[in-house]
Amino acid sequence: MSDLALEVNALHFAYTPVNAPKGPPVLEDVTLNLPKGSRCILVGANGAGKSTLLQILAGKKLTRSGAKVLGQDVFFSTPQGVTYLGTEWAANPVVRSDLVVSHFLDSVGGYRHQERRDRLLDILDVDLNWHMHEVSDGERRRVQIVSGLMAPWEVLLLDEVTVDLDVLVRSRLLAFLTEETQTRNATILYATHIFDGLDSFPTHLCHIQLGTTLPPSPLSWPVVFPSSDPSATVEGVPAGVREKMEDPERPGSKLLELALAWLAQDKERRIEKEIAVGGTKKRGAAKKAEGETTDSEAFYKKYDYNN
Ligand SMILES: Nc1ncnc2c1ncn2[C@@H]1O[C@H](COP(=O)(O)OP(=O)(O)OP(=O)(O)O)[C@@H](O)[C@H]1O
Repeated sequence: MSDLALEVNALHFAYTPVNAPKGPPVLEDVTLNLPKGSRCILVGANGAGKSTLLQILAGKKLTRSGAKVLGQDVFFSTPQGVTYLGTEWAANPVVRSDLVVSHFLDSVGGYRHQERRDRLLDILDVDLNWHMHEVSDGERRRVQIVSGLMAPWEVLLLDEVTVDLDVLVRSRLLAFLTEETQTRNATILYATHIFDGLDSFPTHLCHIQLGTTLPPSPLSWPVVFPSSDPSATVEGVPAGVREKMEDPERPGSKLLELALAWLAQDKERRIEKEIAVGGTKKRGAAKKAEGETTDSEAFYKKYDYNN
């Protein structure tokens, strides 16, 4: 039995519109091998392919890539014990109808996992008497998370579902998820754009740039630098970022410093790609084509990242 919860090697994917030829690749050469019990944050710009990757692993999009979850090829079937929570759930008219939360949770099996359900109701601060059409977006999200996490899972695929939680609920949820991985050896892959308050959560990071994972994938977190020499860095951490991460005066988290550097690089690569295919209409690409400094280059310089 493999100790890997996720096995993704050289995965490619392109969307195929109805009655049209296959589109350009959205994922190319994606590699992510994640041990059981790990908590991996997926980092990448808007449009990088994070949701697409999570949906492939959840069996919601099919590709013959050989990607395995819990040892099983997801092209053929998604194994038991995989839970996917994405943002599209909240748009479903059923979860916006006059439905009492206790009935909704029972309809998705809450009565079978009463102890876990009650603990999650407390952590997510959800009232069983709420009516789904009368709650706020964040409260509705909290109900979704309770409903998704009640049954014990082995792999949790989280796509941005924590963005509308208040900070107390988010922090209690992250503590619960950490406990789940430590006590049950469960595994989490989590795409988010909010990096503050997250430094102690992940065991690994995965940087996805324009549909491709950059090595090492995953990068172990927290990063252990090879020596106390400030110029010593590790593969995957751009030069100059270590200093930012170790600066006690930095405004945000260490993870935020690394994510800012990665996303600035992503933007540069995107502009280079746009120029290569002659797409100079976009502001950054047009500037770069004319030899001017782009906004992200200026950002990069300001933060002294040596690309
Ligand atoms: N149904 C679709 N048909 C065609 N292309 C799509 C479809 N859904 C997404 N894409 C394209 O696939 C690429 C990756 O999208 P995806 O939603 O996976 O990115 P993401 O990293 O999750 O972005 P975000 O951070 O904005 O949520 C984007 O270029 C997007 O335009």
